[in-house]
Amino acid sequence: MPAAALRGDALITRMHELIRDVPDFPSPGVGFKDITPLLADAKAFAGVVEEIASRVDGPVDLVAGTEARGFILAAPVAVALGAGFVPVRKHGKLPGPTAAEEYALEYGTATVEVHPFTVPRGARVLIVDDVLATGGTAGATIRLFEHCGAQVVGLSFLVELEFLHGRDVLAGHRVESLLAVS
Ligand SMILES: O=P(O)(O)OC[C@H]1O[C@H](OP(=O)(O)OP(=O)(O)O)[C@H](O)[C@@H]1O
Ligand SMILES: Nc1ncnc2[nH]cnc12
Repeated sequence: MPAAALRGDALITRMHELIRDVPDFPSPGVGFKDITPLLADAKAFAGVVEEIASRVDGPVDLVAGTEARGFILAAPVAVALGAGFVPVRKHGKLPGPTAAEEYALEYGTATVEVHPFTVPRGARVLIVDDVLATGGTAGATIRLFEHCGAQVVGLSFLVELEFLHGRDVLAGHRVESLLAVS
């Protein structure tokens, strides 16, 4: 029997309680948002999946989750929406052929990859991840799907770190975040 999902203010209050702030992880000066306690709470986990799915505007064919934490949220959202799931993986994890997109990190670059044969031209794609920080990962994920001929119809995050202005990188796209941290 599934747990009753938390909704509305009760969900947001519980998210504040359950998302852990970890100072100086993984490097000095970073305030890391740890969602593992939220995932372990059946009612809160069900609530965030339901809330992300409820904010979608129009039909979605595929929900994309970015390795690794994006997988955890995107897969149940895909099931809730009756859509397929596409894993967006870091370089070298998917057997070819792959489509790839590079993005900037604080130092150096990283690459995200997808199996293009799982993304039909014109597919309507929702991108889901736990945290929107600089927007580098999400921006590269948008480009990846656009190069496959798909249409990114929205992006949803649990937490948006507003002070890093990631939303600016995603200008022109519909961006939803359940919690904003300023
Ligand atoms: O907006 P950005 O500055 O790009 O940061 C956000 C990304 O960083 C985290 O993933 P990370 O690369 O740490 O990988 P993980 O999920 O495997 O921990 C997070 O899950 C997002 O994907
Ligand atoms: N502060 C942060 N907490 C969790 N994940 C992140 N990804 C990028 N910045 C992050």
